[in-house]
Parts: sequence; C-alpha cells; structure tokens
Amino acid sequence: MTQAQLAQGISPLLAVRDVSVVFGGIVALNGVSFDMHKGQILGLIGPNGAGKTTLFNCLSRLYQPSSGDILMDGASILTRPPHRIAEIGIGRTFQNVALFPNLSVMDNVRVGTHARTSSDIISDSLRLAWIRRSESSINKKVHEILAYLDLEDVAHTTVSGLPFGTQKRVELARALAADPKILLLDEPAGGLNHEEVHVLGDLIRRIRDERGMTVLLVEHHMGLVMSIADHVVALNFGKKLAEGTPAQVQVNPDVITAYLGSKDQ
Ligand SMILES: Nc1ncnc2c1ncn2[C@@H]1O[C@H](COP(=O)(O)OP(=O)(O)OP(=O)(O)O)[C@@H](O)[C@H]1O
Repeated sequence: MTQAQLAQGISPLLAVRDVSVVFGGIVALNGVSFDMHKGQILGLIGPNGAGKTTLFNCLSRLYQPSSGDILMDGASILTRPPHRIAEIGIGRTFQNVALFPNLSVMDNVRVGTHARTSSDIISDSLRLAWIRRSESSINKKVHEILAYLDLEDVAHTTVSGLPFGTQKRVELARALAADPKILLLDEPAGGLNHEEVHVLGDLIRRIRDERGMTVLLVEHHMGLVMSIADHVVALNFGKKLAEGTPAQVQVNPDVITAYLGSKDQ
C-alpha cells in the first residue's frame, strides 16, 4: 500500500494505541502506537529484548497490556478473551510451530476452520441438516486452502513426519482456514534455509495480493522484512524507535545505532 493511499484518510484496520506492558519492575513495552491498514504487510523489528514478542502476545491476546488499547475496526480487542481472537478475525502462527503432530495435514487445517464455526455435541450427533451443510463447506474450504498452499500431496500425511519448512506452511494453512482479517506471523523465517525463506517471502506476498490479507510479521531476518514489508515499525527497549517504509527505516540513525553490536541481524 502506498503512502498516498494511506493518506486518503482510510481508518486503520488495526490501531495500537499507547500500549504499555510492565512485568514486575520490567517495562517491556512503553507507550507504543502505530496503525495497520488493510492489505498492508507490516514488519515489526528490533534487537533482542526490544518488546516484539510482548507486543505480538498483546495482539494475539495472550498478554493484557498494563495500559493503552488495541482497536480492530475501531473496537477494542482487549475485552475479548484469548480463545475468541479467531472470531474477531485474528489468525496467528507460532515461532516453533504448534500443530497437532499426530494428526494429518488435512485434519490440522480442518481445526483452523472450526475456529470460526459453531456446533455442539447434540447437533453434531443428530447430524442436523445445517451441520451437514457446514461440514461440506468446511471440506471445500480445507481443499481450497491445501491446493492454494501446494499441500495436496501431503494432505493425508501425519504432520510429525514432514520437514520443518512444510510444517510451517501447514501452520499458515491452518491460520488461513479461519478466514482471518489479519495474519500475525511470529518469526516465520526461523529455522528455514535461504531458499525456503525466499519461497516464504513470495508466499506471504501472494497471500496479501491474492487474498487481500493484512499481515504483521515479527522477524529477525532483515532480508525478508525489507523485501516484503510495505511498512516497518522498529522497537528498542520497549519504545517505538522509528517507523516508515523499509528504505526509510533502514537508514534511520537510531535504528542503525540500536542494531550496532548485533552484526548477525
Ligand atoms: N513474561 C515475562 N516476564 C518478565 N519479563 C519479560 C517477560 N516477557 C518478556 N520480558 C522482558 O520484556 C522485555 C521485552 O522482551 P520481548 O521478549 O518482548 O522482546 P523481543 O523483542 O521479542 O526479544 P527477542 O528478539 O529476543 O525475542 C525483555 O526485557 C524481556 O526480558
């Protein structure tokens, strides 16, 4: 999304407003604010301990901010319990993959669709008409996502037997199956080789371009962030250090200083 489009006054899909998180005496986040617009890929960067994971956990409702607010389509998400985030349109993946290892790829993706559907044991056991209808639409959805992410060949394979890169794709499929408005990706490049990171970058961009997805990624892999993000927010010591296009953030003197000493970034 271009700055010109953003300047048209479109209200943000997600607004982080003055969010602070304090753990005991440690201020993990200190008054962080930024907006995310529909269709944007936003990269959240910062050196170790900057507060990225803390903010990610606030967005996915695992942590409750000490102060501030997070609004989605203008309404606070902080009043919603963590297990309802899929219903409000937030999907996520995990740094170390959190799938059901003994289930097939297809069943793991099917779990994602249930995050947005409702049924109960009585309706299920009576196999009421609306349950059958919803089962058939779930199957259709699962097959569509598997085909989209090129996972059809392994649809019936148990997840634990798959390479890590494929497992990460399955996680992405599971998150997409819930039809999120925003996809939160926690270090998606972690544990992937150079070629896999390249493929992942193309995939994230495709998901945005073809499915209109809005993506927030927390990532240490600067090459990936700078090549796919439209907008970058840099944190350091719990505060927002800079934000802007990748090109702007890359040359920001405060960002350069924050990363000095960690040459592996
Ligand atoms: N559960 C917790 N209890 C106490 N302190 C915490 C907790 N989680 C994070 N912190 C502290 O909050 C600060 C921010 O940590 P956070 O994990 O959010 O940073 P990060 O940018 O994700 O770092 P990394 O890149 O190393 O994962 C750090 O000082 C960390 O030690």
